[in-house]
Amino acid sequence: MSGTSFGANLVDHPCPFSQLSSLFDGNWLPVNTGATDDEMECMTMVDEAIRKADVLIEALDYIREFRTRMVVIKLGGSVMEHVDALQAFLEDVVFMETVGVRPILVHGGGKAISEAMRRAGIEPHFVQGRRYTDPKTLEIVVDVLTREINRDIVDKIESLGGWAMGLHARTTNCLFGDRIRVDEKGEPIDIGRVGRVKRLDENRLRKLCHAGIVPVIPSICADEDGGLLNVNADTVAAAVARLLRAEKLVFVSDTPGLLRDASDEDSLLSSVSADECHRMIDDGSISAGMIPKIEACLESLNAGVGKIHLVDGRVRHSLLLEIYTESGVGTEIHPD
Ligand SMILES: Nc1ncnc2c1ncn2[C@@H]1O[C@H](COP(=O)(O)OP(=O)(O)O)[C@@H](O)[C@H]1O
Ligand SMILES: CC(=O)N[C@@H](CCC(=O)OP(=O)(O)O)C(=O)O
Repeated sequence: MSGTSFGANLVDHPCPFSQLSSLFDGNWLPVNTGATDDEMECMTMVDEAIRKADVLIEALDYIREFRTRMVVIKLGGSVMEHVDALQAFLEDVVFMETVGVRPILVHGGGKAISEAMRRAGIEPHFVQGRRYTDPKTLEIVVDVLTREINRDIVDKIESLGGWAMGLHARTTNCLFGDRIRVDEKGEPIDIGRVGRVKRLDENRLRKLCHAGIVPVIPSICADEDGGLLNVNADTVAAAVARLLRAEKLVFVSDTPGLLRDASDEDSLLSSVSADECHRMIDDGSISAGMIPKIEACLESLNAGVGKIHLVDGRVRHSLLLEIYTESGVGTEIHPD
């Protein structure tokens, strides 16, 4: 905040601190008038309060734009170990809901699943970013995602004053799909009970959102026989955004966004086209868990989801910054 707006605001709106306006010259820049330390401290407090008001005003257009709109947010398991950042992220979700957005939270938990598998003596194995899922692995996936992570997120949202409901096989399942195989060098490979989402309980999700309840959905779906399938959480978020015709899809992960070089955090691409994403997958600069994430982004763009963003969940309030400020953070993926 510059001295200019501080001085101007004080004159426009005289307040208990208004005598401090005498500290400003005609250009509203501080001049040396011999103000005491107390007066200077007071001035800093007012300056800070006005800065906060300015931030709220900056958000006004965005609050109007997104009121009653559905925004699907995918929370990656990689963020969950950053306890303070996770808390700040959930505060952002509660804030969004309070100002009229209809957030839907889809979460993964890849790291926690891998740890639980190792504790059970199973070494995790991934094919093109998807976990090979035999029946024992599926049991662990369901247990970790529903009993641990989903419950924890719902509890945290409620402790922050929001309302949330976990939707999954142990409560009310709302995602349905079928099994997939991955394609490696033209060969379809069976990776076990891994699926994709084809259908959802739209009515239930819309009703919950309308009632001010944040749906919290883990990356599991039911197949037509009622069996469960492990689904990559990025592809779940993309399917939910597509099927609900959401306004925005935001991926919250442990990277500043899409990096030109995955090992260099300074190589952030703030805006990238679908074409460029294809090239980066082909030349190997998008790898591992970023492959399903970017594929999910491309699929969502094709399906007409308005805006797609990747933001850094390790940075406190990155979600709010992305949605409610002009500058934004992270990477925006746009059509060609
Ligand atoms: N070009 C890239 N830019 C950013 N991250 C990348 C890139 N290529 C690979 N990655 C990896 O993808 C990871 C994010 O995917 P993932 O681990 O599945 O996260 P999440 O659990 O949040 O979904 C990053 O931590 C990074 O190691
Ligand atoms: C099929 C498949 O790979 N499923 C994922 C589901 C969890 C997930 O995607 O978690 P993140 O978002 O934290 O990566 C898995 O088992 O790890």
